[in-house]
Amino acid sequence: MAGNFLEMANMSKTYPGVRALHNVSLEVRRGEVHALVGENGAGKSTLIKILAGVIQPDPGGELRIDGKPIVFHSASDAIHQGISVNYQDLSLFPNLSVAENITMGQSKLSGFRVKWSEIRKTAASALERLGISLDLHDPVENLSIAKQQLVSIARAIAFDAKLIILDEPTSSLSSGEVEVLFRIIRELKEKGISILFVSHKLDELFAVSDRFTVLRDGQWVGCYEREQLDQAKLISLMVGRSIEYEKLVEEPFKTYETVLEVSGLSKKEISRIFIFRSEPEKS
Ligand SMILES: Nc1ncnc2c1ncn2[C@@H]1O[C@H](COP(=O)(O)OP(=O)(O)OP(=O)(O)O)[C@@H](O)[C@H]1O
Repeated sequence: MAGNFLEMANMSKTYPGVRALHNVSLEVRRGEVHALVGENGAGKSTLIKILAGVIQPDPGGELRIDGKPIVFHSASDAIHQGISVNYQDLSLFPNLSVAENITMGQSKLSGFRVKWSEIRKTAASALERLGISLDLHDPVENLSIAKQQLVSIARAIAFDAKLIILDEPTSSLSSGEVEVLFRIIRELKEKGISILFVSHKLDELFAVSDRFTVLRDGQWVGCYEREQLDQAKLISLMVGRSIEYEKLVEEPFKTYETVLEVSGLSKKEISRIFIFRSEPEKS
């Protein structure tokens, strides 16, 4: 199980007038949860699209799967190499059933006659591997976003994915649903499946990730074990300068009068908001 599933080196992508990626590297081990982080515009989506086979990189970069050099010409090339991307919108067919969504695109299950019993068997087996139970006949539009997320992951499993890329997977989930997703991520990891986890939520990244690759302005900043980082260090790597969190929060608090303070808003990551007068009060 040890070793890299995926290796990317010197990968670049230029759009007219924009260098979205420049000589970027990425290594994902088998059975690893790997966080891909960077500020908006750092190049994360571009890198994901290259891995998904939906855009072609500039010449000169190298991609290896299981040690073998490979070039993706299309999305199906990536899927056949075991790479599955779960985009934020989940790309499901809302009016089709759970079973149909999980098996969509598996040509062996359709043809002159749709093989319904095979479709249900394949879908049930994918859900069983994830340890979740859903009604195979339910149209996915009847499911919560969290359950739709699981259908999308089950589809990756049905395609025998070796690397599942989760793009902001928790953006519409409650904290309880995030915990279910994390349990599944850990179970996938136990089975040797790799996860590339893209999120802006640093606490969640620290909760599940083994390593972090940091991008900044389309450039590779580094790859770090979780133990090498804390949130402040990660932020400074992402933005390229050190952010003195205590100074940002505490100094104005000492100097200026608070005119509004909000506590305990329902979004988990917002714990306190302060609004200060623009000038200190004269005593
Ligand atoms: N199709 C495109 N045409 C031109 N420029 C693009 C295109 N796609 C992305 N870019 C540019 O490439 C750079 C990297 O964008 P990308 O979307 O990969 O960043 P990101 O890290 O995913 O950001 P975000 O977190 O906001 O999604 C940005 O400057 C972006 O404007």
